[in-house]
Amino acid sequence: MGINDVEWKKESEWLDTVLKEAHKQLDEKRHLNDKIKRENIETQRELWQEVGSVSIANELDQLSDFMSYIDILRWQKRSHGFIEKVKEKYEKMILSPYFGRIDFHESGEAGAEKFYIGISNLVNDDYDVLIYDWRAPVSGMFYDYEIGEASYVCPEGVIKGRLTLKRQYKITNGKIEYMFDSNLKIDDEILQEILSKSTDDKMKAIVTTIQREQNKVIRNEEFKNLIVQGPAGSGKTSIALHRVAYLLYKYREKITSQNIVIFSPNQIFNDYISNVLPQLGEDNISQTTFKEYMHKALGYELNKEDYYDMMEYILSSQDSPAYQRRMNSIKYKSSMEFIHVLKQYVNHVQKAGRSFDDIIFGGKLIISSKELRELFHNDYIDLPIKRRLQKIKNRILYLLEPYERKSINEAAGNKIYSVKAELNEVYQQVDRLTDFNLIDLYMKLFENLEQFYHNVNTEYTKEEIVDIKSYTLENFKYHTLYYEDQTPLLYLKGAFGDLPKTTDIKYVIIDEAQDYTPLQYEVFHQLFDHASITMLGDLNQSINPYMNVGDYNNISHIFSEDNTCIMSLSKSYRSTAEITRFSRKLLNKEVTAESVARHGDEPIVFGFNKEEYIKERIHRDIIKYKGKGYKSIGVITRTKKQAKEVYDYLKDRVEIKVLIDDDEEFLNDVIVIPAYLAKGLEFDVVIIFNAGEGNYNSEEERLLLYTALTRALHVLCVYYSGEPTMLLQGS
Ligand SMILES: Nc1ncnc2c1ncn2[C@@H]1O[C@H](COP(=O)(O)OP(=O)(O)OP(=O)(O)O)[C@@H](O)[C@H]1O
Repeated sequence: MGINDVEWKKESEWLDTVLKEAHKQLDEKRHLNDKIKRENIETQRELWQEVGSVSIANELDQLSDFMSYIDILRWQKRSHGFIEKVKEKYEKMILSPYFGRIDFHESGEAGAEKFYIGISNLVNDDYDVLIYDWRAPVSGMFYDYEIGEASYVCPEGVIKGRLTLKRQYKITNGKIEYMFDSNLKIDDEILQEILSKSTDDKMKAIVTTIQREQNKVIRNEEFKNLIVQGPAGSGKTSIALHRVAYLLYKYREKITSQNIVIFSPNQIFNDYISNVLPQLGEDNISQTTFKEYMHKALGYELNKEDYYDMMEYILSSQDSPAYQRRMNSIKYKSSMEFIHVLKQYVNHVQKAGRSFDDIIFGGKLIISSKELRELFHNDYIDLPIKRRLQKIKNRILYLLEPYERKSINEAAGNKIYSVKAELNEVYQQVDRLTDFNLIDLYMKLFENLEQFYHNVNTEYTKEEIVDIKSYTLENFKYHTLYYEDQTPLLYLKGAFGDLPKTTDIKYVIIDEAQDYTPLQYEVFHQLFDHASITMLGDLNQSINPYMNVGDYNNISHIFSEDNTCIMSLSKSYRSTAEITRFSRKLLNKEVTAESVARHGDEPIVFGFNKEEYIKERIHRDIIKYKGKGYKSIGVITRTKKQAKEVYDYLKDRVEIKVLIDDDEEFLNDVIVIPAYLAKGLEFDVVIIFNAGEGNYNSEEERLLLYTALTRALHVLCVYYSGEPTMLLQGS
């Protein structure tokens, strides 16, 4: 709807008012910071004068003076940092103070009130709110309603009324570029304009165009846990980050970025999303990967296989003689059945008897075996075994201490050596008695695997179980710790009470939730039982055929119905309608999701006689698409090995990088990357390297290929040599 001159004038005047206020507050902050800086220099000068005159005689007095200076300096540094951040907020505000406005006529009131919505609040000295933060309760209506009846929930209750106007602005460098009224949902025009651009950076904030279904997830707080299923490109990662920003705003008195953790697939992805929270004026939160967490928790001394090395093995070692045995072992260790077995085993170990000896030192009984048994089997029985043993150890050392002191004090000359030797023996005995060896415990489970099958329905034959058992035991002797054994070990460690507490974490976000096994969710539960967990994923994008959640029913015993809400998203934003349609066919099933009506060319599917010819074509394509102005081009291969090959061919011909390690920085450029590392990322142009039958030849890789195709925003080229993979037959 057009906006007349009178309205334009009013809007320009309002913008002036807002900018004046923002400038004024920015100046105040600048002055304040200058003042703190001056004070800081003064404090440092005084400090060095004091320190310069330190003398031995009055050292202690001066030390305390010195410490108080240090406290002041620390305080000044903190204030300076804090004000710097507020300053940045105003600097951004001056460029683009708001992006939306709603006029809301509250029931029972005389007229409508205007609410301008931006990245952060602006309040003047009279407490008039000139701009409302997008996360404020009233701002929710901007995303949730069209013109007409509307309501919002605030601490006072539900406020009802009517929206009489909804206006959107594009303000850059403090000037209104355009504005328009939208009677319907946040207008597709703006959305289309945003989506049709070439990606020029890492992931961006979407605060101006959050859609209603996305807003529901961002603000959902009815349930402790939230599971969000949404198709490729439906904004799950974006939502996850905006939800974090929302929680940080809503609970700003209670939580900080330190209380939230996000689990993401790898460091490349962490880097890719690292701009969003700062764009929203928030500190980045701690981002970790399951692998990283597990690595720390299991200890660096164990030689552990990397997740992506396992992926590479699964995809490229079909010809290895042990391949099938390993696949069976991976499947088994990721199964629900194995969780039941592990639980029975934990129960067994917790209850199992343990023998204790009398502890004697210097001929005195420190504690009897009977008392130790009593502590272990009765007094501490409710504690997990590791904690019980720790407590017993502490108890023995506590009882031993007075005798130890006395004997050392009384011993003279050579006798001291014999006392120390005896003490040493006692310490060793205590260590033996309270020993807890995780690897041994895991080995014992496999040695006696059949024993833990009471009431467990098995999908495996006796022979298969025997084989998995011997395979596992053999590998433990000769190899590094395979990835599939790491989560079970971590689970046991947690169940036996040997993982550190994480009670300061109040919110956990798990992105790409489809790629965690039910056992990994058991570990999340052990670790973050007290926290609120948001899981976002797409079951159609499981990159690993054997290690995934399978179905959210598999974790319903952990995240029960009464405290977990499952929400679905229906719309995709990333790809053009043509690319979305093409990639959905690969799924071989009905997907009801819509996509934003943004159009582009049909995907190109083209066959070559030889793989070499694909590489030549990719070379020409890179030049062509760069020439057309596309910034990011992702050549996606099936394996790391292929990524290296393609890179080796192209590296001297065009500007190109290869991403094959999961701890690299994200590059928004021309890159070659294996599909399993590309999940979660996006590129203007995606070129699939060899979707030939000889490459993608198993049904199990359908979802991996789907994940690769759905990374494309504007252009998708699928090249193959020989015959195309049967996976593409529907496309
Ligand atoms: N409401 C929105 N307004 C503008 N852009 C959006 C919106 N929602 C999503 N997008 C854009 O769509 C793209 C896909 O978003 P995102 O990566 O968050 O989706 P996803 O569901 O996590 O994808 P995938 O599961 O395929 O990895 C991004 O470029 C994002 O900026």
